Amino acid sequence: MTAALDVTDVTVHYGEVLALDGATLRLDAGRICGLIGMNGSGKSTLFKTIMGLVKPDAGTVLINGAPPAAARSAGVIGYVPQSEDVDWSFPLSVRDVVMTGRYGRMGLTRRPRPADRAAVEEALARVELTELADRQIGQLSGGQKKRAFVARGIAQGASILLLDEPFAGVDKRSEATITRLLRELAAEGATILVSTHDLQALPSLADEAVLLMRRVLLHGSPEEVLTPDALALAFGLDVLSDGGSR
Ligand SMILES: Nc1ncnc2c1ncn2[C@@H]1O[C@H](COP(=O)(O)OP(=O)(O)OP(=O)(O)O)[C@@H](O)[C@H]1O
Repeated sequence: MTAALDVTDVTVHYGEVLALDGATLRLDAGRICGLIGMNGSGKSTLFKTIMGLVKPDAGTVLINGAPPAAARSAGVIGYVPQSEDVDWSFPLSVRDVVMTGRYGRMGLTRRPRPADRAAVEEALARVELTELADRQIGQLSGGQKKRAFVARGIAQGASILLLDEPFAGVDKRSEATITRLLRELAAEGATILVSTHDLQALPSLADEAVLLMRRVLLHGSPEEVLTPDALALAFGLDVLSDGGSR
């Protein structure tokens, strides 16, 4: 069967910096995969490479068997970027941001049809942002901003969702809402790759987990990946230990 996401031996340099070094990852449809790794381990680079925003020096990315550019223009991939990668002063309302998920279907005129408007309203309702839909996007809380981008992916009808640290700077209620939404979307068949630093929440969020350190060190169930040995290897310290008092 064709994998929903197939990343094979991907290597990426930024000038002299080696950000990914032979990363390989295969995800089947309907799965939620948590991506963990220390700062600078290449998580954002992996997302950008899957999106086709960064070109690998070597290796391939296939989304439902197609290269990133084709998958993007078909509206297959939804992307929730890291907050730092977004210009929050942009004069767009929350509803406008969600509507950008429909652009691929609108053609050059970008004139929304009733079906586009209906999809946007439904997506806003699913992320519980209907009441804030007219607000400028920068005037939302951290968690609400993330939900707005998840709504964009929903309105787009994306079958692959990439979320770069959706829980960073987010309160527990928004985290629970986003987790519930991701579970619902996966149950409907979406494939979800989500980076997080919240290791404790990983088993309740994800079906599988990937430990990244420029390449995939481990890929298995969250329990298989969250072992003290694996985490010590990836993070360079014994994050689950009692402080080494033995
Ligand atoms: N545009 C860029 N130009 C040069 N180097 C970059 C660029 N983007 C990332 N890097 C470098 O590539 C490496 C991987 O960065 P990346 O942002 O992918 O890591 P990350 O795992 O997402 O980190 P974090 O958890 O801090 O978000 C780092 O060494 C980083 O400094």
